Amino acid sequence: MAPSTLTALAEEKTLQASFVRDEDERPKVAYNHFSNEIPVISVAGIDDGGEKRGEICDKIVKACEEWGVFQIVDHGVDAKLVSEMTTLAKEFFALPPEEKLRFDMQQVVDARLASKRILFLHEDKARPKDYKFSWGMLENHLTVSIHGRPKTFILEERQFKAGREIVTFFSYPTRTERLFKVARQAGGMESDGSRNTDRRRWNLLASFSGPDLTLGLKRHTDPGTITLLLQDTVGGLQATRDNGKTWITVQPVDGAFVVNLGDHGHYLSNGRFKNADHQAVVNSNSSRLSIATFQNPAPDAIVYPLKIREGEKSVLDEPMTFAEMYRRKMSKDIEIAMKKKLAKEQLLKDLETPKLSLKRSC
Ligand SMILES: O=C(O)CCC(=O)C(=O)O
Ligand SMILES: [Fe+2]
Repeated sequence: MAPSTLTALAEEKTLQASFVRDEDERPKVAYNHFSNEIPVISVAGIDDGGEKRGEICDKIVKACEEWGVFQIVDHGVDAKLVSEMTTLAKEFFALPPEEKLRFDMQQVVDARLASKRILFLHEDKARPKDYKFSWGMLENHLTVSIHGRPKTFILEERQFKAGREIVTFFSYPTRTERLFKVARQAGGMESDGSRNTDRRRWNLLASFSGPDLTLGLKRHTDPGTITLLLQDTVGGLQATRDNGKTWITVQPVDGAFVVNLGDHGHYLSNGRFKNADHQAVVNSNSSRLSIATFQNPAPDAIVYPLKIREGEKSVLDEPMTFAEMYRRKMSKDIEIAMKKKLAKEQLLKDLETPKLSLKRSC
């Protein structure tokens, strides 16, 4: 029988089949086999101008070109605020299950209209599902998914207020925007003036501990311009730059934010900046908390390279809106998943079909 509480879900000893990944998708490197390949950049003095700024810019551009991932320290974000936010996130995840699981998906449709104080567990439609509990916020809507089960609930006043505060703090646009601006300017790219800060999505993610047959968050690139990510000390964020052949685990650094370039950032730079190809893995010892904020352009912002260097071709055939870019990304993902599923089914069929032995008649 399906467990009825979050605690029970988290304590399940055997992994349900719907979370088991194909062998080629399973982690190749351990969650705690850390690499120091991802640069940790101190941004102290980035606004001072002069030589110091130049040095920081060069490091950021190099990191964007090589990995599309880097970490920043000395960013000036109050450590107390960050720690309060983490505490609040943990408090939230520790809420009694009954409180969380009060509403079903249908009810939230109406409730959303009546109140903004809503969390909903959205169903992970993809198979296999990610082994995680996530709490996200898009504008005023918060989304949660626990092991891919669709559930909804409404926040208490206090939780909502606190949640709102940290969301406002964390997704404060200038933090991410400024970083991308630095990379853009240092890379000699003029701004296209497109509204770049319209939508901010905020994602709070707790991966349960689990075997490495599953993933906390499957391999992907973020669609937006830039993502700021706070991870705890457990480890589990992994990146690849050779299309999944080899992976590295990003070393958790106290007080650092991980910065990921997204697809929009990749296109704006005409592919010069990599869109970070990443995933989050789980482990059998402890669960892990990460908090991400995504800087996305407005849906109607036009996506096209800001600068095409001599001898280069545009990575995009035509300008398109961010909404269209996102739609194409999603359909491509679905197409890949479908192809994979069909190939798997075909393989199973082939294995089941008895081999005809060719008898030679002489
Ligand atoms: O949990 C992590 O470290 C990664 C989160 C992430 O990639 C995302 O939310 O898009
Ligand atoms: Fe991501």
